[in-house]
Amino acid sequence: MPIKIPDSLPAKEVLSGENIFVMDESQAFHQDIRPLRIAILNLMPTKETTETQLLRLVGNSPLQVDVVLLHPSSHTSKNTSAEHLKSFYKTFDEISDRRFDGLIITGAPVEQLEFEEVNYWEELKVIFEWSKHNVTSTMHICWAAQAGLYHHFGVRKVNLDEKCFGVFPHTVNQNNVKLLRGFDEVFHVPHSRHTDVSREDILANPELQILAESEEAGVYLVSTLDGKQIFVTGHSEYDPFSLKWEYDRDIAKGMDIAIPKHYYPKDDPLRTPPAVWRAHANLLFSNWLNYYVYQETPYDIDQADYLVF
Ligand SMILES: CC(=O)SCCNC(=O)CCNC(=O)[C@H](O)C(C)(C)COP(=O)(O)OP(=O)(O)OC[C@H]1O[C@@H](n2cnc3c(N)ncnc32)[C@H](O)[C@@H]1OP(=O)(O)O
Ligand SMILES: N[C@@H](CCO)C(=O)O
Repeated sequence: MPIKIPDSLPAKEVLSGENIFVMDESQAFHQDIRPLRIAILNLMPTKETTETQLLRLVGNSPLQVDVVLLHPSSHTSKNTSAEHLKSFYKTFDEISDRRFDGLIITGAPVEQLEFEEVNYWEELKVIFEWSKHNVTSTMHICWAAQAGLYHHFGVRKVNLDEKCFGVFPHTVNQNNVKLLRGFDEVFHVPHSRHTDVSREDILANPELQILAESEEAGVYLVSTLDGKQIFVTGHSEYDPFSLKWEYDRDIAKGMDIAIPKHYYPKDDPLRTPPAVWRAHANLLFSNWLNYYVYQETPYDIDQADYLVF
């Protein structure tokens, strides 16, 4: 949340220069508060785990958040019960006439398929287009980041020779970006994917900026210049043991899979991996909710006509 200080206090200039959010009295006077409306389009097979992970982060905010969970109607879920979906989820058709302050689109284990082979691709394209006019800011995670960058900007998905699997150090590329406020100069994020986004295609697009990346894991955070679309290639929301669970699963299947990098102490899968990305995950989500959603969204979102690009 911003600090409110007198318009002429000298600290205002210093803190603004340090990327601390300072709101002057005149702006604060006009600020209204209401609960935020956030939709989560959950594409993961393990929906209950992902719900919990994302809600933990979205809930770490002084703002009230009304959450609507969505699943694609064009896909029949094998790993989540129909009863769970019926009880807690809606489909896009049921909410398409509403507006949202924020939308989160999760990852999905489909990155080795062509986008067009994903059975909910046509539905997702409609949701991507709808989000441009009905959502203040959309956060795309992992495969959704690859899919969103491809759909909106033609950025290519690239096959990796070896799965990008582990917890990698990242650095920030730019100062004075609201999404990065309070970030350490080096922070850690889990990645678990067989494909990457083309850095070259992102750099060639003047509408996109790379905010953070990793020498080993590549591009991590990308945003449009106006912050309406955020693309996150890693899994900051993962639990401490998510990578262990995926590794053990693949070993049990007899797959040729390398130990997740920089995860287990001394690379020993029998030792307990420490979670070193929680602080980053909480900051990423609270910065997004505060600066890209709450501070930007119109108070009367249903009447506003300026969500349109
Ligand atoms: C790149 C990223 O975004 S990483 C995020 C993805 N990470 C994860 O999903 C981690 C957890 N998932 C898993 O461990 C595994 O997917 C499991 C254990 C749940 C299931 O694995 P398997 O039995 O090998 O595969 P299964 O045949 O059940 O299909 C797995 C999922 O792939 C997806 N999928 C596969 N083919 C398609 C397709 N053509 N179109 C759309 N989705 C597909 C579905 O989501 C499916 O699960 P769902 O029907 O419950 O939604
Ligand atoms: N995170 C995924 C990558 C494959 O989509 C997994 O290992 O299940």
